Amino acid sequence: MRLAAGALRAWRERFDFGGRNVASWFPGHMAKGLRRMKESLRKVDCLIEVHDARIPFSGRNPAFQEALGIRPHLLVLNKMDLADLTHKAKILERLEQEGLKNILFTNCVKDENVKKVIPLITDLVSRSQRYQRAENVEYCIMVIGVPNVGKSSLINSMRRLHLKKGKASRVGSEPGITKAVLTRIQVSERPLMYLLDTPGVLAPRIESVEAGMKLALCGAIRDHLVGEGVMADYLLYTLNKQQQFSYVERYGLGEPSDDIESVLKRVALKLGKTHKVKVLTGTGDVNVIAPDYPAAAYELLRTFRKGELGQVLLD
Ligand SMILES: Nc1nc2c(ncn2[C@@H]2O[C@H](COP(=O)(O)OP(=O)(O)OP(=O)(O)O)[C@@H](O)[C@H]2O)c(=O)[nH]1
Repeated sequence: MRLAAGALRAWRERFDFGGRNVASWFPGHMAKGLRRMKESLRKVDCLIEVHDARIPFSGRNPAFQEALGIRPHLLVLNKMDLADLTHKAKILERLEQEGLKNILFTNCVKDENVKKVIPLITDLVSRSQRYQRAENVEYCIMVIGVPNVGKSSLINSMRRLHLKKGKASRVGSEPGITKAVLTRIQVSERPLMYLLDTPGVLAPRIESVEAGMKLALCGAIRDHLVGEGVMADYLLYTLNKQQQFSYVERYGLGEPSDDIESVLKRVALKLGKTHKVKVLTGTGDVNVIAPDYPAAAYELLRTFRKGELGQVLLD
């Protein structure tokens, strides 16, 4: 199987891992957000770190461990509906080796497993405190994570389940929706619990090119910073590697392919994503119908993110 060498090279060219280009994906609001989060730690009983279940090992921000690691910590691996969890036991084993013991898989759109969050939190907090908490004392929990993993969705899901209330936190398919820092939102009456929503914060240095590509596929980095074509190429490489061939039938390809151009051409023609271009011939200009490659790449990414190309584990 072809390695996505083109995609990886293009990714490298777009991002400078030496640091010159960092500002484009570590914007000012992230640095400010992390600072504010550190300042508010005193008031916080526990941290919920939300991450994408499709990338349980990569892309987590090491700054969270360094800066915020002094509080009890629950790792919520969200979007479990999109992840291939066939080898869940192995995932948990490896995370435990990395020192992560409190882990919960959730789907915040369908409220799956979200009811387990409060008992886990209260247990963690009571185990971490030497003195007995008075019953009426409120809990203040900080929700952290890289962009677009579902931090706001978790808060909204808890409010639905425990308060029968609607959205308090804005949700969006684009990263960077939550920019207002540390909004305090009630999620439960008994026990009285507030969650602090925080802006998604990426690590200023992403550990590897592939980790960056995985974050981008999961929507943690804005598409235009990486380029839809490059991401589509990496997605195709991943789907083929995992023998996840549902794209073949969906787009009428006949057989799996590792040639992104021909796949995107097929997608574009199948979905009518074409445009007229003028071609200069010996007898003058001729209008021809050409595939709209960027539109086809966007379509492939959108379909993948909705889970319509099957469940995957990118790590
Ligand atoms: N399939 C699926 N989609 C989810 C789940 N949780 C959240 N989403 C979607 O993921 C996208 C991002 O959700 P948000 O809750 O806005 O994520 P966030 O982490 O608060 O994002 P930032 O504000 O950018 O940091 C939205 O389109 C949600 O509908 C889930 O469990 N499954």
